[in-house]
Amino acid sequence: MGGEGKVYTLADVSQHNNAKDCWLVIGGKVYNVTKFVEDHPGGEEILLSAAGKDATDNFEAVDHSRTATAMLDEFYVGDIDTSTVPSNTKYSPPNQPHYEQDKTSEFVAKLLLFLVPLLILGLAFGIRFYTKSPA
Ligand code: HEM
Repeated sequence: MGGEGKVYTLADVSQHNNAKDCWLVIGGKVYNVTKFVEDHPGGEEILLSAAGKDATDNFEAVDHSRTATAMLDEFYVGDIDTSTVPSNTKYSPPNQPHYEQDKTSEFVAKLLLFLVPLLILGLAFGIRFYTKSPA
């Protein structure tokens, strides 16, 4: 925890969104890549398309080399306030109501599985009781 790492909001980062002033977020860290834009092996355009944004997914999707990842260090300016980043990577559980519907029908099926043999047993006893008495 040095004094160097400032914490920026995504709104701060989004101000630096052009070729002359280009910041982006990768893995929770803020990078000032202004000097690198022209030199990016993958092209200036694509890097600029991620300017001022959280580029974590974009960066990872390309499967950048170790060399590329190591280069990040020299552009580091601070950390992102994660509460300002939309959680598009967060997992949202699948359709809750649907899930519960499935559960109820499952429960009914289990209840029937339990009740049907009981009913048969009851019937068997009933028949036995009735067929015995006249004898
Ligand atoms: C500061 C951040 C970045 C650095 C230091 C960086 C560095 C590099 C380097 C060194 C390469 C050459 C290939 C390699 O070594 O993996 C490369 C290729 C590439 N980069 Fe980046 N990159 C950065 C961000 C991005 C972002 C945000 C995107 C997408 C929006 C991107 C898209 C690409 C593409 C498409 C290639 C070409 C891959 C290919 O030719 O197969 N890069 N980058």
